[in-house]
Amino acid sequence: MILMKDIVRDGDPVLRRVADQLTFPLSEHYQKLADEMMEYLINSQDPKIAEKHQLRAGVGLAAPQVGEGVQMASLLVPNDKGEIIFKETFVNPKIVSESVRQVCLSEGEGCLSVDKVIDGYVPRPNKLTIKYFTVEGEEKTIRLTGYPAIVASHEIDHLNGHLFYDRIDKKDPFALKDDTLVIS
Ligand SMILES: OCN(O)CCCc1ccccc1
Ligand code: NI
Repeated sequence: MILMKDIVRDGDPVLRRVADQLTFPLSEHYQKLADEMMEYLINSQDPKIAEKHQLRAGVGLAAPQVGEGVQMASLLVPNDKGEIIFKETFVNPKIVSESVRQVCLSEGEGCLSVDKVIDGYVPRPNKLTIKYFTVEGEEKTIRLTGYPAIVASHEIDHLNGHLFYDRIDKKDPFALKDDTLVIS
């Protein structure tokens, strides 16, 4: 199982590279990686398992965060009642369109690969159309809005060498375009 010791931290060059595309059928290695990344998210959202193994809760995990520079990211997004509203592993995801209107979390963002708290709004597209492959090699196109779109954008950023704080306004971390949605 993936533990915090396996999570690569900011400063490691793998987090700043564009990850390599994967080819299908996925090797055993990458199929196992997909399973383990989703297992981490499930474990990290289970208070007992997270406590036992000292896991930081995560709603997403990208392969570069475990040292694998490939285009794969798992998402496990709950609503505020703890019900899972989005569960998927993206392979070779591409954002094919995004809204001009932006959204951000009122409490900012964090990252399993960034140990320090970095304050500020992280504006992201409120609506995304994403084309990706499933682990089985099926091509899908989905539209996400709001919180699931934020998580997808955060993970796809990881696959392109970006971290959440790259999107925080350096001059005024809480600056926002006036039509930006702020959600919690
Ligand atoms: O890359 C995933 N990870 O670092 C865990 C945190 C994910 C995340 C946190 C806040 C907003 C969107 C996504
Ligand atoms: Ni992250």
